[in-house]
Amino acid sequence: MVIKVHGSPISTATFRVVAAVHEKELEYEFVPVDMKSGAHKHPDFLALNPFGQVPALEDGDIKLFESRAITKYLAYTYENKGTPLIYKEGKQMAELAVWMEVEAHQFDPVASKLAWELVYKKMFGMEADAAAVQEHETKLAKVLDVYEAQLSKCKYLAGDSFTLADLHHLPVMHYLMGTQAKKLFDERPHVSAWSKDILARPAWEKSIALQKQA
Ligand SMILES: N[C@@H](CCC(=O)N[C@@H](CS)C(=O)NCC(=O)O)C(=O)O
Repeated sequence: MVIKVHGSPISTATFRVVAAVHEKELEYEFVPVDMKSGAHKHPDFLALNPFGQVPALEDGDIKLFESRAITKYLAYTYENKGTPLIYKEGKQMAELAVWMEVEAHQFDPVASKLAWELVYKKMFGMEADAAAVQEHETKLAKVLDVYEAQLSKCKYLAGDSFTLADLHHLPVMHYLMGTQAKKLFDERPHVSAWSKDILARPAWEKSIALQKQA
């Protein structure tokens, strides 16, 4: 049975999963969830994610929600397909775990607030709040200073291979690259090279193509 990814084309969490499916070169069906009509709060969808948020994944009998849990499931279950995305050796795995936590708890909260101000508000015909933009740009700059130091030691966040720690950044970073916040990435040479490298991955380009056509 083909994997089903339930989600929305404008959802960054959905596209974290889509990026992983493409990196693993898996066949899948994208099942659009119409968030405008509240389909994510409908009992049918709540059976997949009781919190009423996209994405959700079905793989045979397996039903999962939480984008980062889904990407880990895909990486472990389909370890022999596509890009490995994880390490097995203890020390490397620990480093990967650290940088996945950094993305989820340091980068994403700040970057997602900026994406809300600079991308989503425009999409919904709302004005960005200049003070909130400045506050979150300052916070993101501090996070990216740490990334700059890390990326001066290795090509990717958790070592010399592209892993889930890098992949998890793609959807929000993609949105921010179309905004004034791009400068925060461009100003830091190692962060700039890293962001260009991972955004140019063929699996991510395929994900974006899906986003445009959905
Ligand atoms: N931690 C969750 C976050 C999911 C999430 O916030 N999804 C958003 C779209 S990106 C959503 O469904 N929002 C609608 C809502 O919260 O009602 C994950 O990574 O899957």
